[in-house]
Amino acid sequence: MTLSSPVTTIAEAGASPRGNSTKTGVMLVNLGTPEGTDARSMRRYLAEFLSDRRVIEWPRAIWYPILYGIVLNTRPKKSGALYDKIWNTEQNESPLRTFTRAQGEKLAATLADSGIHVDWAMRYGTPSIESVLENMLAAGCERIVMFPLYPQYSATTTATVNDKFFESLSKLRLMPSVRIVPPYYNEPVYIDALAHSIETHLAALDFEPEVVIASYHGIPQSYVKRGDPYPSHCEETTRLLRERLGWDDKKLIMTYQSRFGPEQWLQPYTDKTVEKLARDGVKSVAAFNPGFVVDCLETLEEIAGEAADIFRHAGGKNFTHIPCLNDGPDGMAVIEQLVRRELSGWA
Ligand SMILES: C=CC1=C(C)c2cc3[nH]c(cc4nc(cc5[nH]c(cc1n2)c(C)c5CCC(=O)O)C(CCC(=O)O)=C4C)c(C)c3C=C
Ligand SMILES: [Fe+2]
Ligand SMILES: [Fe+2]
Repeated sequence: MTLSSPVTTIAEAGASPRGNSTKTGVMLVNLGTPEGTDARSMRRYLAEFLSDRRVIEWPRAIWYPILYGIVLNTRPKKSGALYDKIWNTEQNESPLRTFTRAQGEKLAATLADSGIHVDWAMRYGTPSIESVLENMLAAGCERIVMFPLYPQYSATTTATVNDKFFESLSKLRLMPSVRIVPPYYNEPVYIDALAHSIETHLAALDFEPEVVIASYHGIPQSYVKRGDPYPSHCEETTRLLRERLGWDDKKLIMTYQSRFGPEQWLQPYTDKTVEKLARDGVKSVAAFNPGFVVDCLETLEEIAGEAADIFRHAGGKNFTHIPCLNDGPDGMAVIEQLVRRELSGWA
């Protein structure tokens, strides 16, 4: 069975007719990651990612010559060297894939008694959303909960996952019923999980950070002007965290990282901020990444590695990175609660 055929039906994929035995699937979806750190794998990954109109909104006539003429000839080698620093050599894959798989396996074990089929997919690269949907249909799923694993909504992330999911569904004659887990930037279970992970991490340190930085992935300011609500979601997550931790806006600050290209991105930038903090005499800081559901290049290399180096070179002393929620108990509690809510009445 292949989804490319418009006549594909769930019955062809082996599903039972609708009835009491209706089977439900849960698909966790994360961004995607390269298959290897070699220039070829990096190029393939970046080409798919950076061809997405939701990610780069420039007219194709302007963007494609830059992408194929410059970016894909220079960035693969540079990014591959960065991925090399954080690669999971034991399983020969990136941390993003390792953690996302672990989340999928743990959720599958938790929901096994309800007979729910759980799997995970990537927006770019593999396993593709289409291939995982295909497996779910073949397993007889007539109802699917799809979970874009981004706490804060952005058209550059959440919307493009939804686009791909519905593009795959559009090839089916008989579609399953679907539900999408909404953004969860203000959900108490998520705020509690972040607060608990911060408190636990800080309690184990032999120094007390004077400033704690919530660093979110940035997006271009022009996308926000055109209506992307992403920064307001980030601001609300930070506000709720301050409230929950009893910290003011001097103790818990927020920044944006990972800018790409010549445009102005959301500010303040993380790298400039840690440098300024150190120059202003701050000796100890902690940083965490509330917008990343798992640790990845942008948290392990850019923050735990690069930002820590910038801070120390500018005169700072202690820099600690608080890991993402990953597949730890707090992280799994967030995923499980949001999935169970969406399953309500279905399972
Ligand atoms: C215009 C380019 C980009 C936008 C907009 C963007 C938004 C965005 N991205 C994430 C999460 C992740 N991004 C990651 C890597 C990454 N991001 C971009 C570009 C944009 N991201 C690039 C080119 C890369 C690849 C690495 C590099 O070459 O620098 C990752 C890490 C993936 C991994 O394998 O570890 C994540 C996660 C969010 C949340 C977001 C908007 C809110
Ligand atoms: Fe990104
Ligand atoms: Fe980066």
